[in-house]
Amino acid sequence: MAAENLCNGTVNGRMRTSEGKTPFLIGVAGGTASGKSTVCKRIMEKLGQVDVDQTERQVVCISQDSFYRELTPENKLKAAKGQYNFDHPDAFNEDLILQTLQDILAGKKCQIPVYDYRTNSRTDQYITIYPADVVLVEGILVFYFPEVRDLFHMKLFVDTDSDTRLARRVIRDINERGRDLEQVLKQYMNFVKPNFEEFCLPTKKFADVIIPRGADNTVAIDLIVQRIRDFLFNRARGVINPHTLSSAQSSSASAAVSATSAASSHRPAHRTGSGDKQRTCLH
Ligand SMILES: Nc1ncnc2c1ncn2[C@@H]1O[C@H](COP(=O)(O)OP(=O)(O)O)[C@@H](O)[C@H]1O
Ligand SMILES: Nc1ccn([C@@H]2O[C@H](COP(=O)(O)O)[C@@H](O)[C@H]2O)c(=O)n1
Repeated sequence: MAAENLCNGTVNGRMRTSEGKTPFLIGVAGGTASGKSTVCKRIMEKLGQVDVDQTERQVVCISQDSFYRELTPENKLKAAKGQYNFDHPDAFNEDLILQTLQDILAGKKCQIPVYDYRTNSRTDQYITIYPADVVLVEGILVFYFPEVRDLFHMKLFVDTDSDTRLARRVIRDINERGRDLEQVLKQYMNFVKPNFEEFCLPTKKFADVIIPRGADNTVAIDLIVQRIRDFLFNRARGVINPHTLSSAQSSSASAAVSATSAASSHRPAHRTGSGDKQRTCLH
């Protein structure tokens, strides 16, 4: 099938070239442990991108967690006890997120810091993000900063029940992030839950597509994957660029990708806060 060949890096035998082209930028927000990374992983899997060499990927994913600010020695001690607020917008380096996404949109190769949750700090390593056709950016507050939010061509919000999220977070943080139960629960009650309600949940209104139940929602994921395939298919034929793909122009995947001339500004048409434009809620 042509679209699958595209995701393997060729179209009708021709090699793709993403350098210098504006990628289709997709933001994936949602509360902690809602399944943002898992949804992105499923999308990458369905597009056959997981086993593709980093340098050759057409679809890549980055995490907002790479952009946590470095902590002072005093705050490092607090973080080690679950007493630092990693869920407030100030915990992130907004300027670095913005600059990185602007570079990605300019089709440039970028270096993304590698974050270590066990030490609550960056490692000395960087991941190289090569120019790609589609870039997924996931994180709790990717729609919080207006300048960052306005860069996305499509905005997804993973909407998972909070009890489920807490249960998953406890297990994940103990198994993968070197935390103990008391620390996870204290941090959740003191910072994670109130900041989710104050800063993350209100950004749901900016989403174009809300995905209830996260990665369990295979119907939603299949629709998003189909839209990405359509984008790749059309771009390879020179039919479309991301600026003509603003989801504000259409509420259905196939209709949106067939729009070829409506928008020509650099930024996608964006919501202004009312959240009342066309939004697809996929149950
Ligand atoms: N649909 C699901 N069913 C069961 N476990 C899931 C599901 N989605 C995610 N998880 C698990 O929950 C935890 C958090 O998921 P993750 O995708 O990392 O969330 P986020 O990126 O939103 O923090 C992980 O351990 C993951 O394996
Ligand atoms: N050193 C850190 C950094 C972040 N966190 C928590 O991670 C959550 C965001 O990541 P998700 O994968 O869950 O979206 C956020 O809620 C922070 O509390 C942390 O515990 N330690």
